[in-house]
Amino acid sequence: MKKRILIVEDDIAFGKMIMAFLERNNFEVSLCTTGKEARDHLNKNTYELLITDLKLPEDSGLALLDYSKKVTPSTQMILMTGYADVTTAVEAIKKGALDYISKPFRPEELLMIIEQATDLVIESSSKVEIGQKKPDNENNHGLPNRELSRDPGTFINGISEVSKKFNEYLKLVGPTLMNVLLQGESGTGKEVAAKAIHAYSSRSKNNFVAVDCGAIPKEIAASEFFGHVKGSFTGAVNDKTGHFEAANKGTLFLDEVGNLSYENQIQLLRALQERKIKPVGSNMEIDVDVRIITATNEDLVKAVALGKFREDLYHRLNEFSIEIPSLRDRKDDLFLFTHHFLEQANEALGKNVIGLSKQVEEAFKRYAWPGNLRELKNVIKRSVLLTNSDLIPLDVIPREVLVASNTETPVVDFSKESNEKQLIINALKEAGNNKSRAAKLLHITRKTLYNKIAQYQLKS
Ligand SMILES: Nc1ncnc2c1ncn2[C@@H]1O[C@H](COP(=O)(O)OP(=O)(O)OP(=O)(O)O)[C@@H](O)[C@H]1O
Repeated sequence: MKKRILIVEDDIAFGKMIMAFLERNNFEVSLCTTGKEARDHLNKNTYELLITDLKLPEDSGLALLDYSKKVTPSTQMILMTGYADVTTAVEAIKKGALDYISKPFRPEELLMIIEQATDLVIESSSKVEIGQKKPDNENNHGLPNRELSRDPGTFINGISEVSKKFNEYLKLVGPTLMNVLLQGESGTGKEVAAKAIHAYSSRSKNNFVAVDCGAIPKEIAASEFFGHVKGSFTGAVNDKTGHFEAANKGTLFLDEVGNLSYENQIQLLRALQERKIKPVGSNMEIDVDVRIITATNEDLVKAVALGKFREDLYHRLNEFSIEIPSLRDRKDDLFLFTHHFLEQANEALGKNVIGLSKQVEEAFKRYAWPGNLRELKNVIKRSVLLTNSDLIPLDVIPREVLVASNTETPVVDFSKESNEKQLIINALKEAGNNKSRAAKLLHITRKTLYNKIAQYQLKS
């Protein structure tokens, strides 16, 4: 049965956007705009999860959390807040919220929190150790390390040949004004690549605005892109700045651009051609100077051929295209990313897991990682949470990783030593034998690198 979620959000457009996204991710979602309406819903229905904004008209999200806890204690709660102050968040956690999320956020971030929260719910009923993390939480004001669990934005270059080429493209195209189309499977790092391009450009001091086109219902897309004036349609209770204006002089990243309706494609094309936008309900045109980076995991050429995607828009967006390698195609980077995500997970969860057990390493090497870096990151985070020893054991690894690993035979010999040795050789080569740079590339200290050089008897 689908899990039921109640969203309480007075910004209707935003609420609908999250609603549409969560529905596409197989949840049954109800949306309320006031605390009163939400209380009625909580009285009459059963929800697995309540997601409420902190600021509600003549009401507060915290009061609603209190109410929900009383009338429906089994409903989990997440607070959305534009005011990411620790006090409010602590207050929310004290009231029993699983977590909080600071606005603005992308629907995927919310989904990740929901998935993590759901994991916690399942695990805490069957495994006691998860509840024993209190001392670490205390250091963080009782918060489940939300700020740390946010992606700190570290970009791992990778040392495989495909990664080198990919990174070279990012650096080359970054400083130009070209619109870039990023193509790659889900979870390969398209958004991270878009951010890197922005960082390499002269626009880096201005905004990078990311928009998930797949999450925007077509009726409100114009208002999302170009903004609206108060009263221009039911629910437009305030003036709203659109993404184009927010990204002025910066970069606008349009994820899943292939999902835009034909009508929205026309509106987008017009804005790109004229470099002007008109908020919904306004007569005033606003000049905008925006660099567009788009991403898709579908074949846009095919979509053009099928008449689903406008050819003129495709050419405008695709002044330069970059294919992001799948994790399968950059297996030399697997343990570099593993190490990076392990450190992130340790930090976010207040743990100190050192690495993978030998069996897990083998399983990781054999698995095809269809969900790419996102899947790797999630698997590691979940495993770190469940690990109570130095090394991640096989029994905390999700079944699908193990099942698939058992059926496939390894193509390359990636025994730990030979793999590690090769990684070090590659990194030293990449760094022109500069040990500090190589250590940085490998995410290890210089001392560890010197030890490894001695261990593998490499020429220093
Ligand atoms: N080069 C990198 N260095 C560090 N982390 C990375 C890198 N590339 C991707 N990641 C991490 O992998 C995860 C997936 O990346 P991202 O969200 O950019 O993928 P995506 O291709 O945009 O996904 P989707 O297709 O689902 O939109 C993120 O958590 C991101 O932080």
